Amino acid sequence: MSFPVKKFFSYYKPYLAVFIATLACAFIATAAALVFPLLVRYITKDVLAGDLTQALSKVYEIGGLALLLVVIQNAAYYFMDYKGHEIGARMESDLRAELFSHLQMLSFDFYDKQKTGQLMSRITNDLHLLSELYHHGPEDYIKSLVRLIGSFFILYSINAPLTIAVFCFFPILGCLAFYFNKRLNKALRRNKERIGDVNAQVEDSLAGIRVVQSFAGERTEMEKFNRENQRFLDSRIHTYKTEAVFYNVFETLLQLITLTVVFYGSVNIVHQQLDLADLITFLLYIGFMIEPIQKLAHMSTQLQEGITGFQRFMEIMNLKPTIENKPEAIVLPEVRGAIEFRQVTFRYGDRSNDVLSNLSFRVQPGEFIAIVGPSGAGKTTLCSLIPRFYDVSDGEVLLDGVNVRDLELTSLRSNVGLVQQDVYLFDGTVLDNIRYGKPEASEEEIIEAAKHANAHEFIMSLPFGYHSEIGQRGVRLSGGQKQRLSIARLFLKNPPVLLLDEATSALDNESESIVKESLDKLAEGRTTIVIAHRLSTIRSAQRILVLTEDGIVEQGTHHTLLARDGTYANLYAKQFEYQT
Ligand SMILES: Nc1ncnc2c1ncn2[C@@H]1O[C@H](COP(=O)(O)OP(=O)(O)OP(=O)(O)O)[C@@H](O)[C@H]1O
Repeated sequence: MSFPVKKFFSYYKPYLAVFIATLACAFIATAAALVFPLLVRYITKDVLAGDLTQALSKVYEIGGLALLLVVIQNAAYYFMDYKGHEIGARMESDLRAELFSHLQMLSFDFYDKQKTGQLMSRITNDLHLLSELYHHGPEDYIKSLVRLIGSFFILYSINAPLTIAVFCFFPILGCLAFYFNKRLNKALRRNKERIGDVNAQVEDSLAGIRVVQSFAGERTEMEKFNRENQRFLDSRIHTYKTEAVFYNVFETLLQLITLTVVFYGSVNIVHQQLDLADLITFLLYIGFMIEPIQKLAHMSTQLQEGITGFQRFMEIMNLKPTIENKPEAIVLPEVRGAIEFRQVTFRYGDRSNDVLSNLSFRVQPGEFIAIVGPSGAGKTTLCSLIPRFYDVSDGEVLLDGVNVRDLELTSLRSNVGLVQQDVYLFDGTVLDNIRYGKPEASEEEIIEAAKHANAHEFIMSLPFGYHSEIGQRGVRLSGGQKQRLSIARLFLKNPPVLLLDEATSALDNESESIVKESLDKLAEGRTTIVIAHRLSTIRSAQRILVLTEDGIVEQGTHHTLLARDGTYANLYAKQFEYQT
């Protein structure tokens, strides 16, 4: 991937004025610092070596000047430290918001492949490293350049041959930095992928901790974790080895520079081409240059880490949501709830076989239909095509006669309500969770919805009623209670189309009957498609579609299908046998 330079720099735009001010401060502070060795040289060579009666006033003058430089230097450093970090933090926050907002837009097929831990790693580690580069990078380069160029000219004016001898080392240092940069870049990228894998593993194991413990699977989880942890460790050790070689080769060369100055300078003093004050000045400036050169190594790491972070950030940002609004998407003013599948064929992205093939059926507004069929026949998939969680591979899905692909996504999805077996509740209060169905709902509306969903009573028995915290994913509630909250959410949302995907399958008989009662209430007057394994729960459906891998093989009411003695009658008989 070529590096998107323009995009990279565009993040400075909102803070350009302050950013330029911090760079100016970096320049001023470094330039002020450059003057100090010159002052030392002036004092030792000109002031103290000359007429000492005049010396004192000059020492005071230089002392005053030095003090002024100290004040200027530190005021500039203060501004740089404070504002530079502030800009970095703000840019990081902007990038994080942009990434999070983009992640919200990406379609289901992206999340089918992506690990949450990897994404967390991008949102936290990568962006932090990137912000370090954003605010420290340019500032460090300016400081280093001013030091190196300034020192070169000052030293050149003192002793040209010695200066050239010292600077001859620099191209070697440059080549070395270039070579190791490449290797470090690769190593750091691998580190990031590995820590992402560790995070993904931790996330997976902890999210499923109840399953882990119920299967006594702690050892298996430990083994999986150790494997990822070891891979991360190996990768880091490899990086440290590369870094250690790099820094130490660098260090050796730096020491060689100092030695060159000491020996070559001493020879020059013997030949009276240099005096002691000049040699001291040289050594002071060498000390001054060593920092930027040493930093060059760190800066290249910082540059590589930041660039890798940015590339990983852009990898996600460049992903286009596969499900998007068309330029002139239609907003349906009032949805009646007619659904039609017209010769729909669907296959998941990376699968070779069609899950649904050439499927056609219609559902009238307000009709209550059920879809039954063997596991894996594609019932859930079929439902997910209505709110356009996935796009059909061929054919059309229509809502009120309009292809769902032509509808504005928010308007489509706000008209379709989905209740699944696996209810997802957010960390927060009961009130917050129900309000998710209609953010602007008043407390009265929420209570009304909870009453419709048969949830009011149990909510009132919680320690803080509607203000009780339900824990992450609603762990402090029973399955039936969670389901009733999700139904209350839909009473508020009030969609004309309802999809109930195994909504009561995980519940015991008693909770099932309470939840079913509230679902029946919810379904009143809405187009409802129910997927159910327990066929006893859908006997009252106006129409039952039997979906197998050959498509819809039968349809009719419970009684007509039983009378046909076909697939449905078979499925029913099997369940009846199983239950008795
Ligand atoms: N996100 C996905 N990516 C790839 N394949 C998938 C995905 N979801 C489901 N499938 C595959 O599509 C097929 C149909 O799955 P689907 O969940 O729609 O069946 P179902 O009839 O609802 O099954 P069940 O009754 O067991 O819930 C299965 O073979 C499944 O492996």
